[in-house]
Amino acid sequence: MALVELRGVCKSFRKGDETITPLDHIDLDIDAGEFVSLMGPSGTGKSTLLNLVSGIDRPDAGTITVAGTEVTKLSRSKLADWRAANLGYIFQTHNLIPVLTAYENVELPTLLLKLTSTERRQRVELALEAVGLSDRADHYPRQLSGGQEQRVGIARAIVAHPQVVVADEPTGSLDTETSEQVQTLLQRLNKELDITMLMVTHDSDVAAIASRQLVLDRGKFLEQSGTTPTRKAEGDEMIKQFG
Ligand SMILES: Nc1ncnc2c1ncn2[C@@H]1O[C@H](COP(=O)(O)OP(=O)(O)OP(=O)(O)O)[C@@H](O)[C@H]1O
Repeated sequence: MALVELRGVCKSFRKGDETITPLDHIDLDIDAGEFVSLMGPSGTGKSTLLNLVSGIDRPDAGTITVAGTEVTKLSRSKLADWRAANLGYIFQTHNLIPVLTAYENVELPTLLLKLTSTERRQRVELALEAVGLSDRADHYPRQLSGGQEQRVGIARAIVAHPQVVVADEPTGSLDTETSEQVQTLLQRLNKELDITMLMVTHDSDVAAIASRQLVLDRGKFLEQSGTTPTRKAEGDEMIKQFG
């Protein structure tokens, strides 16, 4: 069984008198360890798909199974616990809480996990280390660069050691150089920490870092062929002993 499995997934939205159906009987399999990128025209349902896989939203029909759990069957409260333990979400604009430090932002999702305070501190320190920001733990978001803020957002997404991370335009608001650093980091999380990735992007160069490239167009997935360039790693000391 695939790590992420979608079967017959449908999702519609009502806009006034109109019904929009971005996802109409979608099937998708993502195996453990894959890095899948998802491109496609605006409004085809890419973000909707990420929200369904992460259990933020529910499909109108169909089933979604992630790491053996049928998330479409979970109650709202169980879903919140499941998400905190199993799934990381990276946003385009990191969504950090401005009055919390980098450490406290990364710590937030762990508050939903049953951990001792020592385990919690170790998780947060390890996640910050994995993104190369141990020395910025006490900084507030306004004291960080855009790329550093995004790396804190990535640390927050991996702090629970999820098997799956979904990313919605993770490089969309970054300059070229910072974008490349974040791409390197995502590739390393996938290869070195074995995190399965599903990433939405509008940038074909960013999509090319994935091991499988999909395009969602008019409710259908098309496979794109392409090579997977490995971006040169900047700090080899970054991802160590995580997991
Ligand atoms: N909560 C909602 N209520 C109403 N309509 C919605 C909602 N969420 C998404 N939609 C609509 O569903 C369609 C798919 O939206 P979605 O954001 O998933 O597309 P997308 O492929 O991610 O687009 P983009 O590339 O522009 O980010 C759009 O027409 C959007 O307006």
